[in-house]
Amino acid sequence: MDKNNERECNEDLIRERRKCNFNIEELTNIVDGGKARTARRREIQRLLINDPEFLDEIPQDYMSHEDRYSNELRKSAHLMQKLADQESGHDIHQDIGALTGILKDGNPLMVHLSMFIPAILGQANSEQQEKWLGRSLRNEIIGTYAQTELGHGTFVRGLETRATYDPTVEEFVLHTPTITATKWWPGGLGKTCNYCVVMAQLYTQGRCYGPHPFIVQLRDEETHRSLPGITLGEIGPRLGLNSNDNGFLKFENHRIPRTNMLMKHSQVLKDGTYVKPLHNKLSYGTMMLVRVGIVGACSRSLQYAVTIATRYSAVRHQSEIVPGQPEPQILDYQTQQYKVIPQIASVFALIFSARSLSKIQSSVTAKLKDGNTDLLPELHSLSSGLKALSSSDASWGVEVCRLACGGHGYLASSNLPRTYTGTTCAITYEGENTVLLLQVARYLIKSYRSIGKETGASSVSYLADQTSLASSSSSFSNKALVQAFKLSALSLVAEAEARLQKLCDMGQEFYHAWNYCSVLLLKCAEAHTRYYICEKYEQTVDSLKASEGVKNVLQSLCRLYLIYHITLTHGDFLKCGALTPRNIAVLEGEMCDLLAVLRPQAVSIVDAFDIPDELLGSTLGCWDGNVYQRLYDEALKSPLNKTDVPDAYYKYLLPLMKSSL
Ligand SMILES: CC(C)(COP(=O)(O)OP(=O)(O)OC[C@H]1O[C@@H](n2cnc3c(N)ncnc32)[C@H](O)[C@@H]1OP(=O)(O)O)[C@@H](O)C(=O)NCCC(=O)NCCSC(=O)/C=C/CCCCCCCCCCCCC(=O)O
Ligand SMILES: Cc1cc2nc3c(=O)[nH]c(=O)nc-3n(C[C@H](O)[C@H](O)[C@H](O)COP(=O)(O)OP(=O)(O)OC[C@H]3O[C@@H](n4cnc5c(N)ncnc54)[C@H](O)[C@@H]3O)c2cc1C
Repeated sequence: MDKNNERECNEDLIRERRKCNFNIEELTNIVDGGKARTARRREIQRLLINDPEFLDEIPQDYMSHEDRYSNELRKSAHLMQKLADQESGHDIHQDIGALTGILKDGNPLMVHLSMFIPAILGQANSEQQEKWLGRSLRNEIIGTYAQTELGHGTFVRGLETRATYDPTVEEFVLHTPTITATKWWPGGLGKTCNYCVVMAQLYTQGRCYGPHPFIVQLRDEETHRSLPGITLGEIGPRLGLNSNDNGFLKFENHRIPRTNMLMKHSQVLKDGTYVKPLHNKLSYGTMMLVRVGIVGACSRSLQYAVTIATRYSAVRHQSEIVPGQPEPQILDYQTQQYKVIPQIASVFALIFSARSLSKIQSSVTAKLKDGNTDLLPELHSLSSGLKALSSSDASWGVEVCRLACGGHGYLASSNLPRTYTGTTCAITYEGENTVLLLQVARYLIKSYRSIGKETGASSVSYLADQTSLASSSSSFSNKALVQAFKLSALSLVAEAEARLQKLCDMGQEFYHAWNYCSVLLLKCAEAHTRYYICEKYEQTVDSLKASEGVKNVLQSLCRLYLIYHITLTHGDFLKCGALTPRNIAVLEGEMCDLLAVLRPQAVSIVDAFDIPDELLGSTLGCWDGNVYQRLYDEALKSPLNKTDVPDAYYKYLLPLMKSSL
């Protein structure tokens, strides 16, 4: 699509784009993280969208379960080959976001890239990396991360798969003792992978040392047949991600060499002696790493959904605002703006938080190399909180965008249903959100109780700021609003801690008191993480060196985000005295003003996300706004339209209709 050729474009969209009062390319660079990154992303995307190998013969929704898997595997393999062949040598792990949309409904190599390789990098020692890293990067072996079992996903300590060390032959014996110990869910495990990292309970010298990672060959490298002692299969259709061949795995006393235990952090020596790690949760590192990645991935899903909903809202006309006048664009309804524009604001909130989190991750990783684990709990808490809020915000945001498109949003060809199912799974995988938020709460209560002790953890340093409990600001700058979030979080933590203490003082065991307060604790964790997101948003926009136009747009989006979230949880702000009922009413009014200010820029802002039509894959969201023709053309692809009268008519309907004769 030639974006300079207005003649092919829907007139509403042309008018919307003419209202733009900022430099779109500059905003695109901010979204990508710099000019160079924009150029790189575009280069990769150009490479992909011009390649006919990525086209589907028929829309995926008409394919069988098997064909869908096979089609996405074909494209995934081609993608890997293509990226490997490029002379510029793209680092797929750096540029994974650029690939969003090229593969549909998941891809069978996703966990190989996002967990198996990272597990080798983070958990294997240098000899082990020598043996497996190069081979996995070159895709000579394909792996997955097999942790979850039928009986346990959340509670990692409860895993039942055993790895028992036999010093006589220097081997581990992997065994699945019960049905509930069957590995269940790992992506690509069903039919694609020939290796995996298995999390199993380590037994040596008669003691259990908890879950540890082991690398295990599952299938013969020549025939791809599963090895003796190993039972493998696929778990069947799911809500979404149906191309991932999520699988099951059972071991029957399957032996692997001692050196297949990933030994970067803890070791089992030849005689069976266990050498413990610097920190006992280092074996959970792969999950933490992926949680960081999920925040960026969620911002991307939301970009896709909100691009579709915003463009469609500009093209779609319905009903009337002024009686007797032409039907307005649905984007002119304030209620429609309230659905769509806060989701645009949310995209930037997630992008800036993801960047801040990934910086913290890099510094923690650097410290870990020097044996310093001090900031691991801080990273665990932040990555858990941000993974939880980004996945729930993005899932809700995508769903709101779908609802904003009325009936057409329900059609597969809008690409909103698949965007939703591909996003909502992140609420569950890589740590179910409630459980992760309770981990954040645990960290908050612990930090609150150790006020005065220097921990170096900056995300919770505000808990010591008792003065702010008394002094609510009366000004309404963005900074002041962020202070209100801080006050609300601090006050919830103080309330939860006091409630816990009271129950304990009344004689309850701490763990019962914890469970009894867990709804409030969840709120603490959400409020704390929301405060973190708001603070990063405000700081990033405030310190941004950008043109006036771009800065104004981002300031308004940031302010909208802050006010929107205050209004959603206003009870917490009132309860702690951070804001008065009058303040809330004024802010609600201002939110409507902001919607009106941002309304004329909405299409241009989503244009700045710069998602090519080929990747957006939506009849409703295409650049030219030619929505109705596309909807009609897509409908014609339904196999039911191959004939005027379907066979099923003769088989079932005709006999029914004639039965009463
Ligand atoms: C943490 C648990 C819930 C509990 O663990 P447990 O061992 O029982 O803990 P406790 O004994 O209770 O102790 C708690 C203490 O331990 C500390 N702790 C816990 N975890 C850590 C950690 N990781 N680091 C440091 N410290 C930790 C905690 O703070 C407590 O400390 P203290 O005692 O208070 O001092 C645990 O059971 C758990 O983690 N459960 C969740 C299980 C889970 O997450 N499973 C995941 C399985 S794998 C999976 O789901 C895979 C899915 C497919 C993913 C595909 C990903 C695709 C997206 C990729 C993104 C790509 C990037 C694109 C980027 C772009 O687009 O831009
Ligand atoms: C699409 C998809 C892909 C996946 N890919 C992989 C993969 O590649 N590899 C892999 O190993 N796994 C994978 N998983 C599994 C995933 O990690 C687990 O499903 C997830 O960790 C949740 O665990 P669970 O299923 O045991 O849920 P459960 O823990 O049984 O959750 C059920 C309910 O119990 C609640 N609950 C549980 N514990 C607590 C608690 N302590 N406090 C309060 N509430 C609690 C939860 O909040 C939830 O409401 C995948 C899952 C999905 C959906």
